[in-house]
Amino acid sequence: MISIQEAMERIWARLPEKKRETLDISESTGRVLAHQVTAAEPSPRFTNSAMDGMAVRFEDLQSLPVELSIVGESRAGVPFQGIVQNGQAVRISTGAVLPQGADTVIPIEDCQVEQSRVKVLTAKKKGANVRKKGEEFESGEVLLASGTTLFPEHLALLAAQGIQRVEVYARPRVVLLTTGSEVKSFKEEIADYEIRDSNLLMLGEAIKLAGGALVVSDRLPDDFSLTVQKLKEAQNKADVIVLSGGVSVGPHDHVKKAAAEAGFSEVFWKVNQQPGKPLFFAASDNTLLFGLPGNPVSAFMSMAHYVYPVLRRLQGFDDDRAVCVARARSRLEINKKRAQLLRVRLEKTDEGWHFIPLKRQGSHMITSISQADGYIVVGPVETIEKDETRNVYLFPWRKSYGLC
Ligand SMILES: Nc1nc2c(c(=O)[nH]1)N[C@H]1C(S)=C(S)[C@@H](COP(=O)(O)OP(=O)(O)OC[C@H]3O[C@@H](n4cnc5c(N)ncnc54)[C@H](O)[C@@H]3O)O[C@H]1N2
Ligand code: MOO
Repeated sequence: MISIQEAMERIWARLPEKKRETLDISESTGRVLAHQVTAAEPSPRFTNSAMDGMAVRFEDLQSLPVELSIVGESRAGVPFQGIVQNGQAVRISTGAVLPQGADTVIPIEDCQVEQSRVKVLTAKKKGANVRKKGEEFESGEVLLASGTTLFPEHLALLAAQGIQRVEVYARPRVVLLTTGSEVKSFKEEIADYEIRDSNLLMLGEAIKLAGGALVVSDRLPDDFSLTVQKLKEAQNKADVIVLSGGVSVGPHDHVKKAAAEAGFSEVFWKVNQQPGKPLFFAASDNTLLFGLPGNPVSAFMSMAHYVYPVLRRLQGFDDDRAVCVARARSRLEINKKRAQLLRVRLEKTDEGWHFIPLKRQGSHMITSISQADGYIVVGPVETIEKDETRNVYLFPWRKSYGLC
């Protein structure tokens, strides 16, 4: 059986080239830019005023106060057409074009205006309150590096430059299928021997939170030929197929054989971990396939540790898992056959963050994830002393909820 590390490496080795798509910038928030953006224009685009006041020639202000005659106005959007001569001033608004001939702006607070004359009371220096064309950057300068995650502050820059479309990495299309003839919708009445499908909702939402485009989300009975047919169909629709259930050794566990029949080659089956031992990973020319174990906790942990990072990487997020360094609140002795993805709660004390393993860790016990904040990877045989630090992997979507 391969290790968690080996499984991860085999997955990375099978990742295809990232796909790209061109989007209107208003659709691109949170996406990763697939190319460098250079300035199409200088910024500012024209020399303009930083204040509401009077545009003047500094040489007229040698001895203050001085009186100048107001010969017009430069408004934002309506420039002054003439040339400012000695002894003249032009009313100007913030952002309006600095008129030809003027070189300095006097804020209105430093002026006394009487009809068409202005008395300038104080002045700092030549060029004061003027924003020069190109002072921020010239055209051709690099504004955004390839790989930048686009947030509102970046979109402002693109909009200001008149750049309307950008190329970003595409969201992977994901087909999700849960298997099992005993598995029924949670909306249905069920018999005593049936179970409600919690994986479909849980995995589907995790895929969406990862940024995946969930193109199919469906339930399949334990039926070999139907599974083959669905996998063949899925290959044309999906970059990634996620299945749950049917990867163990029971007579009705069809997923591995069906994947082979549908043209997938196995990359690995079984990882030395608990939960999630029978995790299955295969690939065809265009599609990756994860066969997650059906136990809800095993499916969840396989999603958190393997599928989620893959979906992120395909979108250009290289490793954005949230990790919190925390201390063991008490001594922990692990003595197992498999490495443990041990679910823990986090607690903040005066000495920082502590992790506390949940008492019940069974693969069928959903409270072991619903009551946890994340997990540590330990064992198979390992002792963690009280107050020793460990990396706690937060459940990937938890980072925005104030943990660590
Ligand atoms: N003889 C052996 N039996 C098992 C082994 C083994 O090595 N030898 N491994 C065990 C381990 S570990 C796991 S994990 C499970 C994984 O089995 P499958 O992936 O084949 O999953 P199923 O048998 O289909 O289901 C397991 C369990 O999970 C429930 N389940 C399934 N789908 C859903 C769903 N969509 N929502 C909620 N719960 C679901 C299902 O009813 C079962 O209780 O195999 C062990 N067996
Ligand atoms: O490995 Mo299974 O996922 O323990 O229950």
